Amino acid sequence: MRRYLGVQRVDAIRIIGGRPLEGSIYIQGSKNAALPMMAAALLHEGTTVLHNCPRIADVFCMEEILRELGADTFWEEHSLHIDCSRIGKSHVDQNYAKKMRSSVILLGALLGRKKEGTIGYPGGCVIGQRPVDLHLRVLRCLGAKIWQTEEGISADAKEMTGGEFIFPQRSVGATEQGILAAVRLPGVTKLYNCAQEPEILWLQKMLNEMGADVSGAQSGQICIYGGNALRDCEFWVPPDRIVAGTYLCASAITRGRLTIQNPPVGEIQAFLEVYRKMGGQYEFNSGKLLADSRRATKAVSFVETKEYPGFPTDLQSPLMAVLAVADGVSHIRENIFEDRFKTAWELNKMGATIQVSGQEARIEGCQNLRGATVEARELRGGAALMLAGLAADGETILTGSAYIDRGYERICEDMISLGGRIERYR
Ligand SMILES: CC(=O)N[C@H]1[C@@H](OP(=O)(O)OP(=O)(O)OC[C@H]2O[C@@H](n3ccc(=O)[nH]c3=O)[C@H](O)[C@@H]2O)O[C@H](CO)[C@@H](O)[C@@H]1O
Ligand SMILES: C=C(OP(=O)(O)O)C(=O)O
Repeated sequence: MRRYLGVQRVDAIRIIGGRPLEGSIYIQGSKNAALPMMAAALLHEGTTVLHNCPRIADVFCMEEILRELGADTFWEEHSLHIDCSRIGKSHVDQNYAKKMRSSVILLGALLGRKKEGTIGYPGGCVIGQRPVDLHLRVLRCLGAKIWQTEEGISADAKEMTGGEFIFPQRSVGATEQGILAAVRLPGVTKLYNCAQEPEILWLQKMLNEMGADVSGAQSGQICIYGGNALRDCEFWVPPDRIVAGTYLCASAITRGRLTIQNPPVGEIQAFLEVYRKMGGQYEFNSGKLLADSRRATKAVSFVETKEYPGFPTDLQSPLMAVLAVADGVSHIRENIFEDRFKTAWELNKMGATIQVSGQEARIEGCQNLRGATVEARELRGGAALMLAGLAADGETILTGSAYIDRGYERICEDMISLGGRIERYR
């Protein structure tokens, strides 16, 4: 085993490529839906149960933070029980906060629950600058007093009453921040130009199940009548639309056939449009998605990432891997994050021809990728490299697999069940 690890790190994956992936698969619960739901649990002095919760590193990290704050948690299979009856602390240490981006939305929940909060600066995948200015602006607009230090952000909610805020730019996290902060305030809050990603709607649904009064998530204009009594609730985390897209890319890059048993219907339309342009064929039948990628060989002249319902930035790297073996030249424009093309350099080590210029990548499709030693430097880029390895001739050693574990619960096992040849080294 060690002989494959000429590279120093042990979180590596060995992939032998070249087989079409064929078969049927269930999609795990959504990371980006589960994390704000876990933050929402903090608002309630009681128990929240999240069924179908993904058992991934980011969820475990959020669970650990909640436990640090005083929550009791336990798992029954994929059901995560969170009892926030006894939240003692209102301080999230920098060492926890820096492990992931979503930690920052706990500030709004802490303000709702404890009327104060201190939190280290969030970390997570380095795909751009990712400032928190919009998070702080919406909280200030609702009346929070905020201080920033080198270690983090402190906020006081004593004068918070709710209010109106127009986001100058759409942000998923800052929209969640505003909602979470407003739910327990005595007044009415109106948020305009909100993100319209499905995860916002799922958060709204869950909060309303808990007794809150939140509306408008689908319109981008969200209204929260704050101060309702909250109650225990059980909620199902929806299937992960990004994992579904990643698995469809796996079938496309290997020209396989995939059935998704529980597709996030309606949430992957933008991806499916591009998939069809590549020559992929699909149909929905009895709630399942049947995708045939045997002819998904065409280049796509131009794809750009956009806020929902546009093409999601989180699928940009997996798509790039697929287009690296398409017939012809494709272009991708990344509009959401300034530094999300790192994977291109690693794909080029595998024989791809990708040129990056600013926010655009030009991808000249090649006949075959070849196995190589490559490094994942962030979550979706890591998944894209795994897909490239599954299509490549020969052996790929992918290091940095811990990034992939942030968001994919069983990607290796799933790929193996579809016929992929993958081994993990720990
Ligand atoms: C846990 C989670 O749900 N993560 C998702 C969330 O991240 P996240 O919530 O961090 O993404 P945002 O929607 O906030 O970011 C969009 C853009 O706004 C910028 N920005 C954001 C906040 C802020 O205060 N100031 C600011 O300038 C960001 O740098 C980025 O350029 O949405 C992204 C965009 O769909 C996805 O890629 C992430 O997977
Ligand atoms: C960028 C992502 O996540 P996060 O916002 O948690 O870093 C992602 O899921 O692709």
